[in-house]
This record gives sequence, C-alpha cells and structure tokens, in this order.
Amino acid sequence: MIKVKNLVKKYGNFTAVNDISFEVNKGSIFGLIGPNGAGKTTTMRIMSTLLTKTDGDIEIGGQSLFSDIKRSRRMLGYMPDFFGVYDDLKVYEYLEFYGEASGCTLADVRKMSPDLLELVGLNHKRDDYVNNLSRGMKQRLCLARTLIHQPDVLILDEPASGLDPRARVELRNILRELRKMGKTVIISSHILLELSELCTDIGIIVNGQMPIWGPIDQVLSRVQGDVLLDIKVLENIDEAKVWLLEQSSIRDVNINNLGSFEVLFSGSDHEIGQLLREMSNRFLVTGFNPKKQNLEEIFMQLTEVEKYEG
Ligand SMILES: Nc1ncnc2c1ncn2[C@@H]1O[C@H](COP(=O)(O)OP(=O)(O)OP(=O)(O)O)[C@@H](O)[C@H]1O
Repeated sequence: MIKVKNLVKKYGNFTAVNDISFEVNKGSIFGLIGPNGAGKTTTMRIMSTLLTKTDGDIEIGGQSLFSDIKRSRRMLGYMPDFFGVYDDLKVYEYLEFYGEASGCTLADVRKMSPDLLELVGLNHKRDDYVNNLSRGMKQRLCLARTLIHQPDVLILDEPASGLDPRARVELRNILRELRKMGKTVIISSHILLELSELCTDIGIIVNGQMPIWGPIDQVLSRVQGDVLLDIKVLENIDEAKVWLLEQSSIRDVNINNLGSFEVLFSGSDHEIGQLLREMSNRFLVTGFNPKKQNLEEIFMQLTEVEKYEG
C-alpha cells in the first residue's frame, strides 16, 4: 500500500530523516516508535504531503505520492500531534467545516457525520461547543475529522498523548474498528507498550534512522536478544553443567551463590520449552525460570543514542 524509499529530510545542515525505508501493507496498523526528536513527526508530515522531502520517494497505491498531490490527499487522512479547535464551533459545524475544506460537499458531510460521530462515541455531543469537550473527546473529534473524506490511509501523530488510561482504551477500540473497516493506519508514539498491544507492524526510529521494522512479533523477537534462564537441578550438577554447555543455543553457564545455574540462552520461546523437556529427561530439574526483559527495557536499549551514531 505504502512504500517509503530512502526518505531524507534536511532542515538546513541538520538531517532529521536520514535514509529511511519501510513498507506498510494494506489493512495493517503500523506503529512508528521512537524517542522525542527521533523524526516521527517529520516522516509523517512528509507522508501526508504537508512537508517537502529532501530526497527519496514514497509510493502510495503503486504511484509516487508526490506525482499527484490531490490524489494522494484524497487517499490520506492526517491527524497532527497538536491541533487547534475553534471556540465558536459546535461539533457538527466543526465536521462540516473540515469536510468542506477536504473537498466534500456539505450534503456528503451531513450524510457521513452521524456515522462518524457514532464511531468516535460523540453522537450525544453533536450540538456541544468543541471547546467544552474533554481532551479525549477533542482527540476523538479530530479523528472523526480525519476520516471525513473517507481516506484509505490514516496517519495519526501521537493520538494517545495526554489521554488518561480510559480514553486510551477507547481510542484503541476505535482504531481496531477502523482496521476492521479496511483502513490502513500509521500511528506514532514513544511508548512501545502502547503500540505493541495494537499494531500489526512496527518501525523503530532513532536519530532519523529506522534500524528495524516489520511484523511486531518478528521485530520483538529480533530485538529481544538473549534470555537469562535461572535453572536448578538437584543431582549431578557438574554433569548438568557440561550438558548445558554442549547445547548450541546456550552461550554461557554460571553457578550463582544459591546453587542454581544462570544460563545465557539465545532462542525462541519454543526452543526454551524444548530445552526444559530435554533437560528434565536427563536431570532432576526443580527450578526453571526464564527472565525476559520487558518491552520497555528493550526499547530503552534500542534507543540508546550512541548505538546508532557513527
Ligand atoms: N522546522 C524545523 N527546523 C529545524 N529542525 C527541525 C524542524 N522540525 C523538526 N526539527 C528537528 O528535527 C528532529 C526531528 O523532529 P520530529 O518532530 O520529527 O521528531 P519526533 O520524533 O516527532 O519527536 P517528538 O516525539 O518530540 O514529537 C528534531 O531534532 C527536531 O528538533
């Protein structure tokens, strides 16, 4: 659906997006994840045709995004990280204003509005002033506005920022609905856990580069790295150590002061299970505890600035 090819954006001498390439499949929810200043907003604004690129290309539906801006804008809906709302507009007027600004007729907007307000849970607020809505409601209204011209692709820049946990859950549910409707969603956040529950694919963006992207399970298993296994056997400890060291997936074995093995293991959950089964066939295993890093730890490691410098 979307192919980002060697995208570069320079602000003067500073390179904010440095040769980024990734692909977003139709119907997927692609999470752009990275720390502050990584280049997420810049990438999304270029993808939304709101900012010019310095180099590279983006294809949407097999055609360059930049070759026919009008066509691209019809296909795309962009929700910025900061959006203004107008004090004197009521919810339905706001949608009419943005609908017409997006090239829809007033009749079309009026036909669409009830369904959109239903989708974002704001039907009962139709006649309220936008300014009196809560932050979560304003965010949902902004999402409705992004959908008004029925784009295939939604680009949402940190839509969950500033929302309380309940509002985040509501937003997640709406995004799942959109996916069921066949929309392709690109969403950014600096909170990995927030995206990992929702996204089908993620790209990690650091210092203007994207060192890794793909289906979320594959990315996580690639970055998860080694697992520390805490293993206890009751008898034949020396023999057990020799056996452990013979296993190709095991990189190191130490015995800690509690008498259990600390084993550095590199492999999938499935392989951890196989190791436990084979070991239990040979030894009296009384403890087997894989200590995985949680997602936040992995993200902190991945986004260590030095890692991608030079
Ligand atoms: N108009 C601009 N002129 C100069 N530098 C800019 C401009 N816009 C962004 N930058 C710089 O480009 C880098 C990437 O910014 P960008 O807003 O894309 O990051 P981000 O990942 O969206 O960050 P955040 O999570 O804080 O929104 C930052 O170092 C930022 O200071």
